[in-house]
Amino acid sequence: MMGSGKSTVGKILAEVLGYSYFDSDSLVEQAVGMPSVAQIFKVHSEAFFRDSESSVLRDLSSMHRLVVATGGGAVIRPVNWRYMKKGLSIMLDVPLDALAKRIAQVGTASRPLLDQPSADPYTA
Ligand SMILES: Nc1ncnc2c1ncn2[C@@H]1O[C@H](COP(=O)(O)OP(=O)(O)OP(=O)(O)O)[C@@H](O)[C@H]1O
Ligand SMILES: O=C(O)C1=C[C@@H](O)[C@@H](O)[C@H](O)C1
Repeated sequence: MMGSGKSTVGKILAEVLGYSYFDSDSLVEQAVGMPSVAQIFKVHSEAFFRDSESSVLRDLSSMHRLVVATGGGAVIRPVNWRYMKKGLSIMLDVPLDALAKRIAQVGTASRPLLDQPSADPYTA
């Protein structure tokens, strides 16, 4: 879920376990050669982003002793579950109103799925 604390909690968990930490959105940005998920969605498409995300998750799934903060939308593709099930998956269950407050604090410009007039109740 977007803004649920995957990066914050993932880094702490990796540190405590002595594991490596990876953020799959950052790895997709590196693989595509673009600075943000928002730009990848805009210049290419969500489907293009999801293809690259699946490829990143497939590569990560063959590694050991790592914590991965996935993109909030990684769960929508069944193939990604195959990769995530190679390890333990943790869902951060944050109440929607708390998520809305966190996202509103930084705005939706960097969030392509929320940065649309009809789907932007958080900053209204
Ligand atoms: N347990 C928590 N309690 C309160 N605030 C938190 C908690 N975890 C994270 N936050 C705050 O929520 C915001 C989003 O956190 P974070 O960037 O870790 O989420 P994310 O799930 O990685 O987000 P993204 O959807 O951008 O990948 C940050 O401002 C962070 O400081
Ligand atoms: O910030 C966003 O709007 C998004 C970023 C990625 O994590 C994606 O996985 C998510 O679906 C959308």
